[in-house]
Amino acid sequence: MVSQGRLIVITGPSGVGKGTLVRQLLERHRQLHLSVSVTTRPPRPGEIDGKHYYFVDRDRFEEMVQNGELLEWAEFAGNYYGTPLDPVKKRIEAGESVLLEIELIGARQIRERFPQAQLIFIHPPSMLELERRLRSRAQDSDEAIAKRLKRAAEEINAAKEFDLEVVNDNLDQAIKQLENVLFAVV
Ligand SMILES: Nc1nc2c(ncn2[C@@H]2O[C@H](COP(=O)(O)OP(=O)(O)O)[C@@H](O)[C@H]2O)c(=O)[nH]1
Ligand SMILES: Nc1ncnc2c1ncn2[C@@H]1O[C@H](COP(=O)(O)OP(=O)(O)O)[C@@H](O)[C@H]1O
Repeated sequence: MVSQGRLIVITGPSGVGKGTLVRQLLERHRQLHLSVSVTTRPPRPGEIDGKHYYFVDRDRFEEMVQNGELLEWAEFAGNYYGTPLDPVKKRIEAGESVLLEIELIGARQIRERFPQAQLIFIHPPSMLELERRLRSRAQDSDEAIAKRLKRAAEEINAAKEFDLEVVNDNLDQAIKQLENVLFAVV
């Protein structure tokens, strides 16, 4: 029998650098697989359906929830986001490791459904730097940025629920910290 793969959850405020960290981890560690989420958020310029997200309308999303097609889901800043169950299940059963880059409510659902998952919270060096990163990305409206900053404070308050907390100040150091935990010799 193949032993079960690992489920690794990366959570943290929008703009903290989760996507940046995850991209680097995936490039450096081919054995990690990123789960592609479903969302009702409209695509940003350059985002590709099936690669960055599966973009669906609210009816289709609600149908997926009803049918039990999602491992977890949540509403964030006015849109739905969720993790398709099937691909994650198949990889874990095949002994492969899967990364989820999701927000707090979803992370809590994973903890309930899959207690052996490793939950990691990424902190910004400060709220001011978080706002600077959100604005410098220049992808969201002022209204979307304001919603993300409000939610950021709530997420940071829950960081103690996670197995590991990492501050993404210097990018290379943050990656090293993540690698130390994910690939520690056991
Ligand atoms: N619960 C849950 N959250 C998700 C999922 N996919 C993405 N998210 C989170 O939704 C939030 C908003 O994502 P997005 O609109 O891409 O904005 P960004 O994080 O600012 O780039 C982020 O905190 C993501 O981690 C998912 O499948 N489930
Ligand atoms: N350690 C870091 N130092 C400075 N800027 C960073 C760092 N990590 C990420 N960024 C920048 O911050 C912005 C938000 O990063 P992103 O990965 O999109 O965040 P998230 O996926 O958490 O929303 C991007 O412009 C990215 O280049």
